[in-house]
Amino acid sequence: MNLREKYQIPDHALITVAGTVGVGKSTLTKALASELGFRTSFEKVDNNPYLDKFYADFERWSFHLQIYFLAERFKEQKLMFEQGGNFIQDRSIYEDTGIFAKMHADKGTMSEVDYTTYKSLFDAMVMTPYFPHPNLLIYLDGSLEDILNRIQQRGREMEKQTPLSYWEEMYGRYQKWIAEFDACPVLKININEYDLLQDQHSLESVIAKIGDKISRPGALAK
Ligand SMILES: Nc1ncnc2c1ncn2[C@@H]1O[C@H](COP(=O)(O)OP(=O)(O)O)[C@@H](O)[C@H]1O
Ligand SMILES: Nc1ncnc2c1ncn2[C@H]1C[C@H](O)[C@@H](COP(=O)(O)O)O1
Repeated sequence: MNLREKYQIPDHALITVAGTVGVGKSTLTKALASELGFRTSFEKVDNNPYLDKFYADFERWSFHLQIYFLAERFKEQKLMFEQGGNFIQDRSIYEDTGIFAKMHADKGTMSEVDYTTYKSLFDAMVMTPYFPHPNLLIYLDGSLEDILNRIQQRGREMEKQTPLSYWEEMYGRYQKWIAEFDACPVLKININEYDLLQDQHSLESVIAKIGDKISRPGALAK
């Protein structure tokens, strides 16, 4: 019996992995998809036409980048549902507005009018009764120190050169955001609870928790 069957994870489920930059979303997404036989949906980082420019000049490019991410994530969301689920998604669409756009608007690196335009587009597309929410959002948490080390270790130049205050601000916002998030069921996992590099078996404990959460009444009804 494979782990998907053992922990009764429905093959039509849509699971999204959320958490701050560098916490380990992509790594967990790949590992879970491979173990469960799910497909993956990754965010566009390598061929993103705005990301480098954005890190070099937030004020100039934040609106462009948000519109780009919104369009890409919405297309992915549509595809995942058209294909009947069976996906693990690297980062939820909710973080775009709940964390990134809001943070840049509050900090003045996105103008008020741009934020209002972006938010009304987001709400019209996403916050409607017709938009299907994921069956589960896995929230990855860890200490800021561990996460900063991971950002350094991964080595994306644009992120390495970004001031510490940016990551501190984002980290604090994530804590508040997840405490209030209620669009779909949430499973919180601390990155110290598993170790994909040294101990492949530790993934089973994560899958057991997913099974427990997703098989609760109501979890698949959204
Ligand atoms: N479970 C883990 N144990 C140790 N290092 C990890 C783990 N998960 C991710 N990493 C490392 O942390 C860095 C960031 O991981 P990544 O999955 O790219 O994060 P995210 O997608 O959240 O930005 C990478 O260098 C990755 O190899
Ligand atoms: N909506 C976003 N606004 C600004 N920056 C974003 C947004 N979504 C992702 N990003 C950035 C953050 C990272 O530099 C890369 C990839 O994110 P990661 O958490 O490493 O998967 O894109």
